[in-house]
Amino acid sequence: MQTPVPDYLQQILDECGAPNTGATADYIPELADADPEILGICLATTDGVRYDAGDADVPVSIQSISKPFVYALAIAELGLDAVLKRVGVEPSGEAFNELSLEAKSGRPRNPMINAGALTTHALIGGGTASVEERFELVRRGLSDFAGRDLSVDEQVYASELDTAYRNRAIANMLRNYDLIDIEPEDVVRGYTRQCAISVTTRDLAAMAATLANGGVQPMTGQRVVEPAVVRQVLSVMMSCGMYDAAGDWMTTIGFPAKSGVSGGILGVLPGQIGIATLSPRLDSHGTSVRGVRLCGRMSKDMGMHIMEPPQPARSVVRRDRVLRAPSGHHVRVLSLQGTIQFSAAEHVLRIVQGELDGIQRLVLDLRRVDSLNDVAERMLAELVRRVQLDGIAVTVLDPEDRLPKPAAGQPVPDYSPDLAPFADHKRLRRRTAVERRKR
Ligand SMILES: NC(=O)CC[C@H](N)C(=O)O
Repeated sequence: MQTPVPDYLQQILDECGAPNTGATADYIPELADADPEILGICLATTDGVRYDAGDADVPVSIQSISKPFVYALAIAELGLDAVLKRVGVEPSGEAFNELSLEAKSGRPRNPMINAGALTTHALIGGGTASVEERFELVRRGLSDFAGRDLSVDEQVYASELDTAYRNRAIANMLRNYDLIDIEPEDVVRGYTRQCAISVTTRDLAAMAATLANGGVQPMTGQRVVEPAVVRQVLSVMMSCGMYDAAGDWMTTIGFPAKSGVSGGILGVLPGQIGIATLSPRLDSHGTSVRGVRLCGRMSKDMGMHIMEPPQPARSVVRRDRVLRAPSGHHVRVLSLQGTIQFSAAEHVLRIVQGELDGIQRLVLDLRRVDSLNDVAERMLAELVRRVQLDGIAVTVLDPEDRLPKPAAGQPVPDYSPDLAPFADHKRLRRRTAVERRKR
């Protein structure tokens, strides 16, 4: 058996390839001359597998797709608060290269437009790095996301720098308002070099997968940034990544994404996959025409809109039974399973609440639980606390120590690695409400 994923990718390339409308970026001579027929796609899983079709190995300059990653590096280096002082997080509703600042705060509106991206670039290296050192930090950071050493397309760099009048204007504006502390020309040079870093569609998918994977590069296993940084970056990509087409993108395609004028689109399905497409002809927003078509198609075929979350796969309650101990005590054993977040934890609290009459001990079995998020941890710990305050003993089966230990002065439950202490208990015929409902 061969997985059908590559066949599917080839099929959508065939079906979404025509018509090849739009135009290559004309304000950067080297991009204007790009081969307009290039068409590539790649999906990368969070466990390090990549599927591709078409021209997924053709290198292009990364352009604006570098922006979310340099934003991530800046937050990792300086902390979010320091970055927020210089760059906002509001969608601009404007073109990527607009000469504008937020009226109230005077900051660039977000890190995805050029004004914000030039500012973000200037933050790297803490204001003391040279142009070369700053660029090297950026290059190494992007390489970590990609899982391989990336280099610069010197021709694209020279070509864009030659004509970077608009970015020079933006950088001068930023310097005038003290949003950057270094020479505007140095920032333009570093940022333009950043945009000229050469990547393939496969690289972009790997970079996207690192974001999908909470900041750990799936192929190298390296933690590149913390989950909180990824959350910030994906949120800004979601609201601002598509510039003045962000609302249209969000409603129709529905996963955080970033486009670049060399024709790439990078998308992230948090927790699942990284997505990348490449086709150089652009629409009026500077976004790849066929890339939008491909992303729309994938979103529809594979249910990738993040506002359409999957139903929880199975009930959080794996088993719920009442046993009678040789002493005559009644023990309720509640075995949980799966991924527990707020709604599943709420369900557990609710079913316990109604069903503790005549019970002397609650056994909370967490051995088959895959993961508990923060809120679920706190809610289940609170359940354990309250049940004990009601005079019912609690045993927790939590060999991986996921449940927070009680605070000082609070009742402490018993801990057991397994159900052995309850082995001699006889199952009572009495069923709990949950089991009655399940039948
Ligand atoms: N949208 C883009 O990809 C723009 C990046 C390009 N280097 C610029 O600054 O104009």
